[in-house]
Amino acid sequence: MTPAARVQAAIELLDVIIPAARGKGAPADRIIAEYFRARRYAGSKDRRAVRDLVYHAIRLCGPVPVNGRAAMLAVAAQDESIAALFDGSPHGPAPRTEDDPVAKTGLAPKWLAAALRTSGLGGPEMAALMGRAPLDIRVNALKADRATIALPETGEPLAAPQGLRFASGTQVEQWDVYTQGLIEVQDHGSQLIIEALPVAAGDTIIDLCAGAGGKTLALAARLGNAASIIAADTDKRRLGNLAPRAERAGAQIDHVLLLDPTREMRALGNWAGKADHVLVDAPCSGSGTWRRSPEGRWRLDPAELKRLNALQDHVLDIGSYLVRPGGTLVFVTCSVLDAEGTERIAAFLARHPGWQAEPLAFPLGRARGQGWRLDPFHDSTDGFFVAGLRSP
Ligand SMILES: C[S@@+](CC[C@H](N)C(=O)[O-])C[C@H]1O[C@@H](n2cnc3c(N)ncnc32)[C@H](O)[C@@H]1O
Repeated sequence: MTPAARVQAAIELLDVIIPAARGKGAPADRIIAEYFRARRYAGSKDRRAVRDLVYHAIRLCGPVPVNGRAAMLAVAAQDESIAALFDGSPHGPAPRTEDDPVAKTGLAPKWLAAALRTSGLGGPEMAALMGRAPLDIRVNALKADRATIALPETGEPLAAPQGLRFASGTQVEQWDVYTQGLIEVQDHGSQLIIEALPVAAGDTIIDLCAGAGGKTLALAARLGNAASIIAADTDKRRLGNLAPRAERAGAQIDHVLLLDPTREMRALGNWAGKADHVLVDAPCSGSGTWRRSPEGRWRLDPAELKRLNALQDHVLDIGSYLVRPGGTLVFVTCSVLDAEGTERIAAFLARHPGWQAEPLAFPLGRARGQGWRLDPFHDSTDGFFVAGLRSP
């Protein structure tokens, strides 16, 4: 592909990514993968170059651009070498005209930037949300140990006991140790959250929003398969990935429960008031993971945030029905917005008299309201809010 054809490909991709984000459709990563699956002629250098252009444009444009061309023209406005490629050459973008719209640059749509500010994020913290995330792995303590595992590259040891950091884009999925279940890809923040849970061998622990089991597997590894772990979720596709992953990792998950949304207790009834701990890794905006999916900020609007808040309150309430007297409920979101953090905990405590906030111990991060926050700027992790709650 010529450099101009790469710019045109980025425009075409952005033309799919922008409406998908607006309509809460497929993530950019999946759209890019599908685009190249249908264009086998594109070599790996072309793919990387187009992908970089697309992500550069997404990171640059805070408000949702009208189309891909407007987004790439915003890139061109800052980079003469890209501007020169709008030359009308075969397979390249048409030359720029006077009335061509150019997308606005910035961190996020105005309302969202304001919400980030009132959540205590200053300029550098906000900018770090748009940085490039490194590649963190967790050595699976059920099969290996960080001190002795042989890896194709040397990683930087992290504060989490089995965490190692590699450069962004390291293809660990191609390593034998990955296919053999000796390592998992997991952000350092997620690893620290599992380390901070007040759990012990012999406990009954429900991972209420287990998804594909990222935290469930870390929990089983931390406790050496010596706890009774129940993984539940409403998403059949995500939950379907959990069993094969657990098998590969040698993790023992006692029950995997597909929940009916709004009728969750039908499947969970046996555990009402019995769990020692419930982890609620709630659905959220993902504002703490924009380093990986920067188009996430185009997906969000005030109505969507309200919908997520209601769902977060709902899953917290379900979690509270499951915890035994004196047990703990831990609320997690991968968000730095107070609306998905400290405000949810304040609302929970108001709805559930007798429950108390329970401090959790972290080597990184800082207190935020009745909980704890990790963020890319201070902690080099994804952004997370975590809070412990103790049942009366
Ligand atoms: C942040 S993701 C979980 C990520 C997962 N714990 C991990 O570490 O990979 C939130 C999950 O909540 C699930 N969810 C949404 N509504 C739910 C509900 N009512 N009950 C249980 N899970 C729900 C979603 O399907 C999604 O998988």
